[in-house]
Order: sequence, then C-alpha cells, then structure tokens
Amino acid sequence: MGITHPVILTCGEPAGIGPELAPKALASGVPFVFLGDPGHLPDATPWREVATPDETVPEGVLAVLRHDFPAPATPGRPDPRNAAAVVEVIARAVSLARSGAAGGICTLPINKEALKRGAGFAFPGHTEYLAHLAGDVPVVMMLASTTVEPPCRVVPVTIHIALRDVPGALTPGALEQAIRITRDALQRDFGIRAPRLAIAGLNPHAGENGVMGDEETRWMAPLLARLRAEGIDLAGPLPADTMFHAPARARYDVAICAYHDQALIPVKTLDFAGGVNVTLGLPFVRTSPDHGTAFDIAGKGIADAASVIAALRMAHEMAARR
Ligand SMILES: NC(=O)c1ccc[n+]([C@@H]2O[C@H](COP(=O)([O-])OP(=O)(O)OC[C@H]3O[C@@H](n4cnc5c(N)ncnc54)[C@H](O)[C@@H]3O)[C@@H](O)[C@H]2O)c1
Ligand SMILES: N[C@H](C(=O)O)[C@H](O)COP(=O)(O)O
Repeated sequence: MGITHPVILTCGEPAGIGPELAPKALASGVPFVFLGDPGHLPDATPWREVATPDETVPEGVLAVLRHDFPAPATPGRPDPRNAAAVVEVIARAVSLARSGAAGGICTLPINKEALKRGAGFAFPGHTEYLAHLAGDVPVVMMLASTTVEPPCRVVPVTIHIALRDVPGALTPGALEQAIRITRDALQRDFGIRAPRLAIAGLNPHAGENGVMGDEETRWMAPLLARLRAEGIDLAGPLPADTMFHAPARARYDVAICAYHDQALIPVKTLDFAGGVNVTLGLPFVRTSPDHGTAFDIAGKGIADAASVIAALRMAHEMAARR
C-alpha cells in the first residue's frame, strides 16, 4: 500500500457530537485534519491551525483547517445560521480531496432536518450531495462492520426515500447498477479479488415463489441469472430475515438490500460501535461513522469515538490502496 496525504475530517453539525469526537479521534493513529470552526471544539482541546493538510503538528495535537462559522454551537440545538457553513465544509473537503491535497474525506454527522430548514439543503444526505459534487455520478452507500466476524457489509439499493416509494424505485436498472458499483469497489478499495454478493429479496420469504409478492420471480431472478452468466458471483434473491446470522454471512462478502432499514438494521445491531459508512463509486475516498448527530448526548463528553476511529482508518487504508 502506498503513502497518502492526511484525511479531511469534516465537522458536520456543530450542535451534535461531531466536534467532541474530533480530539478523541486522535487515538486512531491516522493522519487527519479537522475542517471546521475551532470555537466549536471542547474547551480543553489541544489544537493548532494549519494552512494545508500536509502541515505537521506535534503528536496529540489536533490539526485544524479553519472554517469560521457565523454562530457558536449549543449542544443539541442546531442554529440555522450555521447550516450553510456545514454544507460549505463538505464542499471544501471534496475540493481538497479531488485536488490531491488530501487522501480522502471522513464526514462527521450532519442533521438533515437542520440543513434543510437552515440552508434549504436539497439533498437527503451526504451520499447524494457527494454524488452531485462529483458530477452527478452514480454511487452506492455501503455500511461495513469492523469488529465482527464474519464481517457484515450491506448496501441499500434505495436509500433515503419513504418506504411506500421503495417498490417503484427498486428497478432492474437500479439493482444492476448497485451490483456493478459494489463489485468494482470491493475489488479496488477492499482488495477482494472475486467479491461474493448476496441479493436480498424485497418481500417476506423473498416472495416464496410469487405467493407473497412477485418482484423476485418477475425480474430479480432473471436479472441475477444474466449477471451470473457474465461471471459475477451472485446469490439470491434471498429471504432477508435469514441472511445475516454468522453462518449465512460467511457465504458472501456483501449483502445488496432493497431498502435502507433492511440493510442498516443488521449492521448497526451487530456493530454499532465499529460500523463505517462508505460511499462507493466516487472519484475520491469518503467514509463516515455509522451514527448520527446524537443530540440527546451532545456536549456531555460521553460519545463513543469507536466508529469515527474505524471510519478514519478505513479511509486511510482505502486511500493508500488507491
Ligand atoms: N453520516 C451522517 O451524517 C448521519 C448518519 C446517521 C444519521 N444522521 C442524522 O443524525 C440525526 C440523528 O439520527 P438518529 O437519532 O437516528 O441516530 P443517532 O445515531 O444520532 O442516535 C441514535 C442513538 O444512538 C446514540 N448514539 C449515536 N452515536 C453515538 C456515539 N458515538 N456514542 C454513544 N451513543 C451514540 C444516540 O445518543 C441515540 O440514542 C438525523 O438527522 C440523521 O439523519 C447522519
Ligand atoms: N443512512 C445513513 C445512516 O442511517 O447511517 C445516514 O443517514 C448517513 O447518510 P449519509 O452518509 O448519506 O449522510
């Protein structure tokens, strides 16, 4: 694996747990720079401003690329005046990664509602915004455990949409695209030479041969047969309820799921502390912890940094592999 530039850690929503996790993330051992307002960091944080991601700081000190916000942060209470700056920080990190000045980006959580209300943010999450910044490229959201064996990696084909809209959005084209992006990314970024993909059905019992839903028999099985003939290692469509226990996970490298909660419940149940969200298909590396802004505990100093540490390590490894 090669040498890489530091990862940019974006501040996310300053009223959430992001800023207090940044100094704790120094335990990752990964070279990274915090991009945000140093005034939002916990008072005792040892930090030093840097002009570029490569500028070094003493060990145990947080390197900060300064991005001043208009308002202070009040834990648990997002200030609409800060919403636009949260979005600017993400865009600035992407520019640094795309210019080659940073190895990749790791995003601390945003609060979708706060950004929508405060800045009219038009995207349901980072994933869709990053795809847009990259030129409206097709991307895939993957969440991956880092502390359980066999690993639990999941991809929701449909992401941030209402459950009632899932059957219409889960098209053969969307599933095929998710399969191809995931297969290519597992090879390139995770060093899995011949990825094994397991495809979840949409309906209970994967439709049980059409008696409780027919998406599986009508188009999923024929699509998978066509892709198998190309040499892609695919199992399914499988009943989703029985594909996440350990012996089942041992049979595949990633589960492609029909919708958000079908995919994310297993990984966040098995490894909430170590789960990492990674966007596949982007021209730059992006990871994130698997949790959100946690307003209920923000500012109390009790937030667990394990997921952001795992996310920084994964970004660093992916960047080094590229
Ligand atoms: N990558 C992201 O930007 C991202 C990811 C997930 C959720 N979100 C957003 O976060 C907001 C809140 O979402 P939510 O309430 O569903 O999920 P959440 O992950 O913020 O919180 C769920 C529960 O887990 C706890 N928790 C979360 N992270 C923790 C940590 N590091 N240590 C200890 N406990 C922790 C919280 O206190 C809460 O009880 C929403 O706006 C959501 O869209 C953003
Ligand atoms: N769907 C993700 C989750 O629940 O963990 C989360 O909202 C993050 O999405 P982005 O990475 O697109 O912000």
